Amino acid sequence: MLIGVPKEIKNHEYRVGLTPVSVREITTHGHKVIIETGAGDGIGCSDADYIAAGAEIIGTASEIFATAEMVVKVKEPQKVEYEQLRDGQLLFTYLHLAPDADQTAGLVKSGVTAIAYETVTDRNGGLPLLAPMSEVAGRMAPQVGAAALQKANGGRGMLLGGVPGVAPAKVVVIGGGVVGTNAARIAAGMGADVTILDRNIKRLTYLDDLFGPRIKTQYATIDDTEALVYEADMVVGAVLIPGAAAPKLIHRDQLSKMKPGSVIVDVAIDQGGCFETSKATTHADPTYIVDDVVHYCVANMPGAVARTSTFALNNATLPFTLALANKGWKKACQDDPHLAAGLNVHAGQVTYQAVADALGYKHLPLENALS
Ligand SMILES: NC(=O)C1=CN([C@@H]2O[C@H](COP(=O)(O)OP(=O)(O)OC[C@H]3O[C@@H](n4cnc5c(N)ncnc54)[C@H](O)[C@@H]3O)[C@@H](O)[C@H]2O)C=CC1
Ligand SMILES: CC(=O)C(=O)O
Ligand SMILES: [Mg+2]
Repeated sequence: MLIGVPKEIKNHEYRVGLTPVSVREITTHGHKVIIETGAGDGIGCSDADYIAAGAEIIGTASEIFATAEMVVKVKEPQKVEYEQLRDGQLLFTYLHLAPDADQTAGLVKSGVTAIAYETVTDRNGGLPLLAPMSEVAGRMAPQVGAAALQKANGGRGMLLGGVPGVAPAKVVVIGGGVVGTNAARIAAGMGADVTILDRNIKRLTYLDDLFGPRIKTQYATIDDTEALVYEADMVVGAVLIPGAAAPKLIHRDQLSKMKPGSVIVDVAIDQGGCFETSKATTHADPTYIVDDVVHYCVANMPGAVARTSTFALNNATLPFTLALANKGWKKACQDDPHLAAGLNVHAGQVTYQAVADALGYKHLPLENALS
């Protein structure tokens, strides 16, 4: 199969779909890989590294979109990219379609077969291709939130861990999945007073066992979510209903009840965010203030630590990329229902129920797409 990797073009996005290590594995299986020149610059991998791994370097993204049978990326295709996708081509990347009507319409119009990293599943009910980036974004959340808490950045002027004689900041994490667990771990490590809210009691039990008395857990009723958010110095939004738009848990009229200078890090922004006032921002301009509350809503947080992120992502995607290349998407998905769960769009139809529901498309059942 001819596999193409364009350079990412989203704001400050330096990750790349395939590392040279992955290229070597894929070419060893007899496939051809074409990489846009400079695609690996942001992770410290040169064109020469890719050539040594067996890839061919191509001058422009348009040549890659025109010829590749499978396009492997990191971020959802931007307009100029999805306009170049075509019928019969396979796209393997993050998509986050439910909150993104334009991209969904673009993919549907293109005829492409699109498999989204974030809805591929595993046998334990996890999301193995989202998890590595959730680990990164979760660990980054207290870091970026700590910076936003500084006075010059609009924050309350608080140190997360406090100092002897002065209490630490209160960090509330809504959603105790992969992002939430990693955010709690780093926030607690920085000395903050951390509470995690979730609606899954088994998850709260696991977190209680994992962290012991270093953090508090709370069942996420409307009442308790509200009360903890009003008391917080920093809130991390980390909920997910797979494939669906994030539920709005804190509304516009509640914001003024939060402490002035408190900080929201809405990691769930790639699925639309769990605060009504969240709107996606970029690494170039990551924060804005509403009602004296600083909002950090960067939808591609792991792009900031592109090297760590790309290697972590490739560790998880490589077996699936190989299966798709070796078998073709249909056979690979017929053989592996967890990979099939990643299919979001095929030949002009939406194949993922939560995306169809969110955006008003007729849903093409998976078994029809795979027959
Ligand atoms: N902004 C960025 O750069 C990145 C964003 N993300 C996003 O972060 C979000 C979280 O991802 P993961 O932690 O991997 O998901 P996950 O599935 O591991 O965890 C989500 C948790 O939210 C809980 N939850 C669902 N509804 C809830 C509610 N109403 N109240 C409280 N808890 C609730 C679930 O029980 C689950 O434990 C996703 O939207 C993901 O796409 C992930 C990586 C990077
Ligand atoms: C998951 C995601 O949105 C990211 O890694 O950018
Ligand atoms: Mg700003």
